[in-house]
Amino acid sequence: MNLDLFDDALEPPPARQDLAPGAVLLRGRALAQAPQLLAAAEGVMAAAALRHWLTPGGRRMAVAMTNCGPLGWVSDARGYRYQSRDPLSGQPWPALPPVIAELAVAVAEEAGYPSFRPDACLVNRYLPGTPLSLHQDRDEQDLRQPIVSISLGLPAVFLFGGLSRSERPARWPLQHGDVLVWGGPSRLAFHGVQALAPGRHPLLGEQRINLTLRCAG
Ligand SMILES: O=C(O)CCC(=O)C(=O)O
Ligand SMILES: [Fe+2]
Repeated sequence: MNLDLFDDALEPPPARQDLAPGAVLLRGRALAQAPQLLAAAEGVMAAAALRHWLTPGGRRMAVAMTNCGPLGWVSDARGYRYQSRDPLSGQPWPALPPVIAELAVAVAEEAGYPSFRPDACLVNRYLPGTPLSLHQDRDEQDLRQPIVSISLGLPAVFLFGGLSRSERPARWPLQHGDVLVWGGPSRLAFHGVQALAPGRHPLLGEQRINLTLRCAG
């Protein structure tokens, strides 16, 4: 009997995993701050309600979204873009909560991006059955800045592919408190999220909230 093999099978996944050059998954990195992150996200959602953007082609996006920070990501018939005001209210987006910004900057540094300056935080809400189809994040001005993505609530399967849509993506299970960072040679990697499986999270209930921080402007 190979005891080494047996032990390996029982070990949890490593805390840090490289997905691709420039792309790192830090498991549980946001776990300790999760209640504060969630409270901050709830404040944002109370000030700028979740909504379903229309794609430029007129289709309602499955993921409900809102933003905080100086810039927010919006989509409508005119296209995808960042803007400083919430089109629903005409008001500036809620401020980026320091607990979110500070974690994102610290994690970016740990992942090899020491000068991350986030000015946009997208809040995504997934309910069971909600997918996010494969896409690139390329509406930002400075593609040298990475993306930091914090998962809260129900688990999800993140799809991380290559620089062409045709490349078959790898599947990475994401749990509450996991943080992903991608940039550098992976900055324009295609990625998405599989339809959320039904379930109930003790803190968030039947949903997954994802906070994605970027330098957009
Ligand atoms: O929810 C996620 O994990 C990914 C979100 C994402 O790719 C995006 O908002 O552009
Ligand atoms: Fe994305």
